[in-house]
Amino acid sequence: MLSLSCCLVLWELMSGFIYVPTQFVEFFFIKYIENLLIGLMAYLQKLEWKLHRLECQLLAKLDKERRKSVTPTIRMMVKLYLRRKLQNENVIPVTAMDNYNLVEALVSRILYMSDIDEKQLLLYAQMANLVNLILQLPNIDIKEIAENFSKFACNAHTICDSELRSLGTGLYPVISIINHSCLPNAVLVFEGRLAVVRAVQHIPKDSEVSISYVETAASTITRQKTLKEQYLFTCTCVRCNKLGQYDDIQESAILEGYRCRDNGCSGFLLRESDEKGFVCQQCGLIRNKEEIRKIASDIKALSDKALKCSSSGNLQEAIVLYKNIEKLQKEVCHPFSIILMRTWEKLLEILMQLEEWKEALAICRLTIPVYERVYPGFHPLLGLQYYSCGKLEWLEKYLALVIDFILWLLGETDDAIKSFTKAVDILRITHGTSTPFMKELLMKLEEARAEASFKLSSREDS
Ligand SMILES: C[S@@+](CC[C@H](N)C(=O)[O-])C[C@H]1O[C@@H](n2cnc3c(N)ncnc32)[C@H](O)[C@@H]1O
Repeated sequence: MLSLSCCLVLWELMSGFIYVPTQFVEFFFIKYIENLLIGLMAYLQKLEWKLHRLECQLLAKLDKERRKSVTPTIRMMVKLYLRRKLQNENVIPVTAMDNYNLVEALVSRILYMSDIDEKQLLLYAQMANLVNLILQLPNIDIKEIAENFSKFACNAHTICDSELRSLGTGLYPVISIINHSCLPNAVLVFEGRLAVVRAVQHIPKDSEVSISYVETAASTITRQKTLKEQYLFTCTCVRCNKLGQYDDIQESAILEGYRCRDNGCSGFLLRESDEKGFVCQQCGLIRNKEEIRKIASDIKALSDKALKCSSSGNLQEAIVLYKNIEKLQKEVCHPFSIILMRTWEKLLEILMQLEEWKEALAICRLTIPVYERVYPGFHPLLGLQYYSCGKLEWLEKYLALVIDFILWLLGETDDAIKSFTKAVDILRITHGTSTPFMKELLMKLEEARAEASFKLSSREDS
């Protein structure tokens, strides 16, 4: 039986890597195991190097124009076939985790031919031809390569750092056996290239382990649309089973719909049957459809401009535009809307880049109640947002220290301690406690606590 309290690692995998739970190893064996691991890592690095060298030699043979078409997905496929070749030649060992048979067993999109469009099939065929041209292996099956591309589409995972920023894509065939749920009982995180699945709630014996393939902060219709397009299935999880029921309609309207005209009312709106407007389900006020359409189109125009500004590095202008978007969205979106939440995220990102810490903290604090609502329980994104808030509060303390000594005495430290503690409570479950990222967070919490007790004792002394 799996229990939450021990922060379970269900699988730790990386092709060719071995996970050793050192806590179970007697002390006098640790050094021996360490040496063994260092030797094994060096050996695996040597094998990886052979693979990498072969890949580079083949890519170097391509003409300049063709090399431009070599996307990360194509390189992933080239690596897969080179790995199989080296394994067939006994240069790289075949293991239970690193084995082409696992790829053969993966679900393929081509199996659902009727659901996949012609253009997509043509693209897979073109990509397969390029892989064939790079590899120049005898007896290669181009149809098989095309099918493997379709397998990548529904089985590859985005590799992220500890703060869930995307680093690249990887194929982890054993992790790929895990099905999706919009209310998952586990999370997938990465420690470097190591994929780790951790339980986020008690998982009874014999029940299925699930992760989420998509952003869970979305209405049922949006989640189902993404899953259908990318993974070609209709989700029937407990959350999706509520589709069309009153609480699902309410939830979707709050997340992606409009707010009541009366600022004091927290009701959500539904479209009237005669299409004249939207009716507040709490107070009955009607909101004109044209008024909403006008604001939505203004937001769209501003968003296009803001995106251009931020991608061209004009951050000051982008801030002004995002603040205007926020103002308009507050007029039409529900306070718990994820659309407004995305604007705050964007503002936070840019303010951090501009080192506008005070404003960044104010925005980060605004996001917390929405995050708590849309990422309930042990969700890594909620933990990370508490962590960001804590870091900004911690920084705020130093700024206050410079500006005003009295403020330091009053202390921002307590807020930072609260935020760090909340972050630890969640992230120790989703990220474990042994990574450098978590060690840094735990150290920050310790430092903040030590400072708070020092301040308390100095106050008592004076
Ligand atoms: C990464 S694979 C998951 C493992 C797969 N079920 C298998 O047997 O190998 C992803 C594919 O599994 C299927 N799948 C995953 N979660 C599902 C779910 N909740 N309901 C139905 N099919 C699901 C879909 O076909 C999806 O494209």
